[in-house]
Amino acid sequence: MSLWQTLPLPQSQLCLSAVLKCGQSFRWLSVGEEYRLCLRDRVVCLKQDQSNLCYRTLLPHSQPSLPQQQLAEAETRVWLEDYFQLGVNLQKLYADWAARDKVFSSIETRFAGIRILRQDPFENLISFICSSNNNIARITKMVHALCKHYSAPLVAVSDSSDPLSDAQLHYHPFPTPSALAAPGVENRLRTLGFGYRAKFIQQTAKMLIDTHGSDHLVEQFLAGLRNSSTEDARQELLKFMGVGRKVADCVLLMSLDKKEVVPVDTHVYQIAIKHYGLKGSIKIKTSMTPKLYDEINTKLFAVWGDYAGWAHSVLFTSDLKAFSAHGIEAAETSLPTPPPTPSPSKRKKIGTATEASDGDFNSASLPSGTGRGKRRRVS
Ligand SMILES: Nc1nc2[nH]c(O)nc2c(=O)[nH]1
Repeated sequence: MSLWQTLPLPQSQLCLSAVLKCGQSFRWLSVGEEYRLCLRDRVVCLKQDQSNLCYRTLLPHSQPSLPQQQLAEAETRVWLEDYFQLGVNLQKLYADWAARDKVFSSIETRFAGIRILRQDPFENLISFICSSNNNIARITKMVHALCKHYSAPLVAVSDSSDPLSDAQLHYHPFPTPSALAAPGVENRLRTLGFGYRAKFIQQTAKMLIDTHGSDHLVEQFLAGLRNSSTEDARQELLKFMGVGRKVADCVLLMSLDKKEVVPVDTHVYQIAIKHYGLKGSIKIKTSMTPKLYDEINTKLFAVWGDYAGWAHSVLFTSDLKAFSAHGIEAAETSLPTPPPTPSPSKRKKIGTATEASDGDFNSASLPSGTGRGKRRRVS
């Protein structure tokens, strides 16, 4: 039986309800007061109170021994410290940004605890290929569909202690590159409603496998980009199909340690006009050119400094409809929660979802790549 473990951590350092639902990762499930994520060999469960982050680990054995469970909890703790980058003092960053920036200081108390995740780079890359002209609710559905259709469930995850248990604990990890590179993936994803993104996902996975040879080597290659310069890593990402500047920048920031990178999309563009003196109109649709993208980046980097990408995420979250009205607390009750494993008869095509959600991302950003590094202007 897995018992809750406690890690002392104030909500000003980490606010789960914002960080896990603000468009960085799309795979965390809300189950009652918990958030759950399936990794390759376990399900990590989290909850928090004012001063503690609580975690527990569900293992795919019906009865793990006590030493097995204890080892798993110790590993989960190491993973959490890495994933949430807990070595970074967020309160100190907030104080620094507030001192530099009046706009930031006017929202900081309502949007405390928003930090950048350090995600698995392959999952991050594929998720953001799905994000092209899309919104959080639909990206979330797509990412869950990828998991359901292209990775085997961790069956019989034991959770007998849990009154919320729905007995059908079939959690799927994120698919491997080889699973998504297989022939036939594109067509199947199209029937599942992925549209043009179907080809980008299959081609990107295939390119990674063709170049590096195995899932393990792909993982090594992508994680190795953490040691490259920001520009070198960006150029590598831009080679993939479906990856334009905005998608590449999200991956640089959210899984490759490039903390200064500010991905520019409609939200960020409008924030830059409204609050940071960028010339332009939020009413008139403007095409996003590389020059404009760089101009916005330079401006925001000058305001926020080395951790500009982290600061942008606070502003980005405050601009999302689900959060904007009254801050994080109001949003907690209104965010969409995707079902873990919808039955086939109830499954809707992803592309036809009509629920209220934020405007599509990427629509004011650089276009997705249409081949190896090829880029166009978009209007
Ligand atoms: N600029 C940003 N764009 C995003 N899209 C998405 O899904 N998340 C983000 C984000 O944090 N910043």
